[in-house]
Amino acid sequence: MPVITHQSFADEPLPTQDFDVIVIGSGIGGLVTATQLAAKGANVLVLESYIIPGGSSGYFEREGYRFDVGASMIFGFGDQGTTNLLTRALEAVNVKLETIPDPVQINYHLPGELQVRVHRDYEKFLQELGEKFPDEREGIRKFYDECWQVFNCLNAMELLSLEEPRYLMRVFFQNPGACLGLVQYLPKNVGEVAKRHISNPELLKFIDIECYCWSVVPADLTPMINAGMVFSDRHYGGINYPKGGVGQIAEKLAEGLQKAGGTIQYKARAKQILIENGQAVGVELTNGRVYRARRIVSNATRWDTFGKLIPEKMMPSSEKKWRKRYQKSPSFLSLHLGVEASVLTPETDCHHIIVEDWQKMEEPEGTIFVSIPTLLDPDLAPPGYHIIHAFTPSWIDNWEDLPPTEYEQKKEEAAWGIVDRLEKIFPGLDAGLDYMEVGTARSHRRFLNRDDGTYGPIPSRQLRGLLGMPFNRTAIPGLYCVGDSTFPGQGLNAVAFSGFACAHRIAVDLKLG
Ligand SMILES: NC(=O)c1ccc[n+]([C@@H]2O[C@H](COP(=O)([O-])OP(=O)(O)OC[C@H]3O[C@@H](n4cnc5c(N)ncnc54)[C@H](O)[C@@H]3O)[C@@H](O)[C@H]2O)c1
Ligand SMILES: CC(C)=CCC/C(C)=C/C=C/C(C)=C/C=C/C(C)=C/C=C/C=C(C)/C=C/C=C(C)/C=C/C=C(\C)CCC=C(C)C
Repeated sequence: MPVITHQSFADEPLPTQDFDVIVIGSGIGGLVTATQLAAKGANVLVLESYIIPGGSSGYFEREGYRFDVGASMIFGFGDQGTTNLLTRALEAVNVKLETIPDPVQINYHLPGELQVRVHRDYEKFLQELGEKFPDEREGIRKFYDECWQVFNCLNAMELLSLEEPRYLMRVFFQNPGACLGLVQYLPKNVGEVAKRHISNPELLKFIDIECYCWSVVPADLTPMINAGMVFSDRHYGGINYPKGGVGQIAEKLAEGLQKAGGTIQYKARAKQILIENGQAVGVELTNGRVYRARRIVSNATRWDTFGKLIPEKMMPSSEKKWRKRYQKSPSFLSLHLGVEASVLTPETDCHHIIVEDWQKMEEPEGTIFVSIPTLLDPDLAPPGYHIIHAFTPSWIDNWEDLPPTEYEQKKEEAAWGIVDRLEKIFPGLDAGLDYMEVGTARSHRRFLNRDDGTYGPIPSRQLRGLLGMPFNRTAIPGLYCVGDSTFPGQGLNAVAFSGFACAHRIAVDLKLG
């Protein structure tokens, strides 16, 4: 009998092939589902195709640098209220992470020399924005205060599965005002609320980029509930960076999962979800091994779940309808740079957004996102160096079907184009470059297993807020989805919510304590 640890690789057999729950994928959505269920006593197996946990929230190391794969601006790490879902997810399995507060969420560099810093301090932010748009001071306050109304409703209640009627009744009786407040905002988008308070077109463009930089769509398409979370939590719990890098969140959750008796297998790529008599009953890996469970959860995107893990011909009609309402957002072109510390002044902010032309904001490479995590945690780079992660939206079509040399050349050209544009904000960047690794939509597809390398679903037309986003149950009995293809969408705190909700629904279905 081999020695069994709760962390293994796909070629090592497990003592049992039967579990309560199998979770495909160890993104934050998958890990929160798994840890919540393990903490309730379920026998959980997580199957991850990569060698470490985290997915988009993973990391990689090169020449003394530890780079975050994606996520770096982290919400949900506050220490009060109910919306601090990352803090809560870690606590549930008795693990802890040190976090470092970020005093400024974003430093925006916008057309017409407009520069705005979103301070952690709400009043300071309103003051700064008001100075740029003095005639709109009142509208600015009214708009952001309305976002707080949404946040306060969420932050007043326990956040669990909206597919569980007894929970809904309970929260309604405990907090009818907050529930009715949320019901009112569920079908709304940010654009209509912003236009009620604000008329200056440039300021409305600012609200567009405030939305676009996390939802990848402008205000008219961004759900108001999500904006309530993002525009308020940054001042309430604040943006906090995990010491040791974003990858620590997944590492700690995986550790907590094992402590709670769960199992995680790496290099375990699910090939198909097994369906018997119309019900999901197990998972077959690419190495042929089969595991069975009472419930199956997919943390892969909906496009990877329905069409790959479940054959196209078995796709439920509800999924077909969903695909008409939502489309894949672009992927990113990512530059992971190591630079000499002298390139940055000590007072540089950690996160920057650069838009040079409003007309191009939504175009490929139109907006540049910059994250410099070593300003908060210097240990991520060798002494005397910083990490700059710069990324910009980019579609897979631009990178498909290129022979290797052409692909490499195109990557180089695109990367140097971004470095040139960054020079205006960080002069001396080119000369101070020590290391550069470039990832394209193809890299995101390959390493994150995300169809076309997509960042997540975006509405294909103006929808009624969050009403069209599916919850965790699917039309196939026994199969659930979790992660950014489910309510409420992209974002670590959002997928953590999806994980809490998914685990809650399954725990009720399995009658776990
Ligand atoms: N805050 C930020 O700065 C930022 C930046 C980028 C991404 N993000 C967020 O990260 C979130 C992603 O979280 P998530 O939980 O939805 O998913 P994820 O994509 O991070 O994780 C999915 C995991 O499933 C694994 N997987 C997929 N198919 C598999 C298969 N067939 N077999 C085995 N494993 C498989 C992948 O390897 C990956 O680890 C998104 O919401 C995104 O918004 C945030
Ligand atoms: C009973 C009755 C009558 C009723 C009922 C009602 C109710 C209860 C309702 C409820 C609802 C709920 C719960 C909801 C929830 C929600 C949530 C949780 C949400 C969340 C959200 C979050 C989010 C969206 C987040 C996001 C974030 C992101 C995405 C981020 C990103 C970032 C990036 C990309 C980066 C940037 C930048 C730079 C770097 C510069």
